Amino acid sequence: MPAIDPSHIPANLRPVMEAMCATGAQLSRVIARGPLAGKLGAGVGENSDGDQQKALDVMADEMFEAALKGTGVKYYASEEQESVLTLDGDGTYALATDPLDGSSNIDVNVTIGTIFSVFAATGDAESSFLRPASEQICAGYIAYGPQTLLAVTFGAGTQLYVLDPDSGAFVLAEEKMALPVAAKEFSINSSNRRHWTGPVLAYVEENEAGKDGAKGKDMNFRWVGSLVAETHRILTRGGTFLYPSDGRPKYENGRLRMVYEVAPMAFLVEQAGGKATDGVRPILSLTAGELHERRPFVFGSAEEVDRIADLHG
Ligand SMILES: O=P(O)(O)OC[C@H]1O[C@](O)(COP(=O)(O)O)[C@@H](O)[C@@H]1O
Ligand SMILES: [Mg+2]
Ligand SMILES: [Mg+2]
Repeated sequence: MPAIDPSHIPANLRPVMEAMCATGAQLSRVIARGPLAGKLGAGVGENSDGDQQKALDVMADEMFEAALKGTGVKYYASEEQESVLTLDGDGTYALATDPLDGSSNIDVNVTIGTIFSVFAATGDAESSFLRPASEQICAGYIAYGPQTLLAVTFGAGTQLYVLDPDSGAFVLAEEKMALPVAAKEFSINSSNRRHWTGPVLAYVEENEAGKDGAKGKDMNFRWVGSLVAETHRILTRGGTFLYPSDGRPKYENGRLRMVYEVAPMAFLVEQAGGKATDGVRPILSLTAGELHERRPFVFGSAEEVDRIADLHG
């Protein structure tokens, strides 16, 4: 039994998607067992970026790396590894992943996820990933929440699959997700307010003023702390997300990584009719200069993302 309904997946990417989904399903069973599966949220070290690694970060990375061998993935880049690994010497793809997104939520039973991005393997290992984000041929996330689901794009819309716990397979639920143009919600880590730049503060103040201000409508606020959960909510019912640069040391480019988080989410959002920028420039027009670099990230409903760009003007 295949781990995903292959009918809407390009034939050459089916082995990769099959490996991602079989591993995602396996991981969802580990996550569902929580403390019965061990100390999944325990600190076990640091990654090359200086982020604390949790046991589940490392486990997820090892599982995806092992599963992708033999699927045509030549280069494997992971948030949890310092440099690119070569999996299949004769493979044709370069796959980047944040194997476990939202690590701070592992121990609190809140949605966490896996993010991935695929380029054609060209040139050497690193340069396969240091390319314009518009050259991605596939991007997706798996969300481990009340449902385990997969949102994926191959450049012709964003598809949604749900893991059927009875069959163990991801089943197509929506052929084309449509991100609403207008928003009623926004998301930003407000504890960083005192470090924000003027345009970010102006946007948040406009939302807080709601009906009584220039915006003329009330906006609700949400912050989960898992990019995957935030993206899924916004893809489903609209909204905006901001992780901007701020004045804290090491946050001059925000927190999120271009290759593992920002580029794939931007591709998924744009394919669903939303917009994704660094505040001003479309993410898909940008190229990562380094594997682990961070980028300010703004995405969501087109009207709001345009408004944020205007405030920067
Ligand atoms: O600590 P903050 O500011 O709430 O940041 C939350 C952000 O950090 C992340 O958890 C980073 O991802 P990782 O868990 O993969 O390091 C995002 O999922 C989330 O949007
Ligand atoms: Mg992450
Ligand atoms: Mg992670």
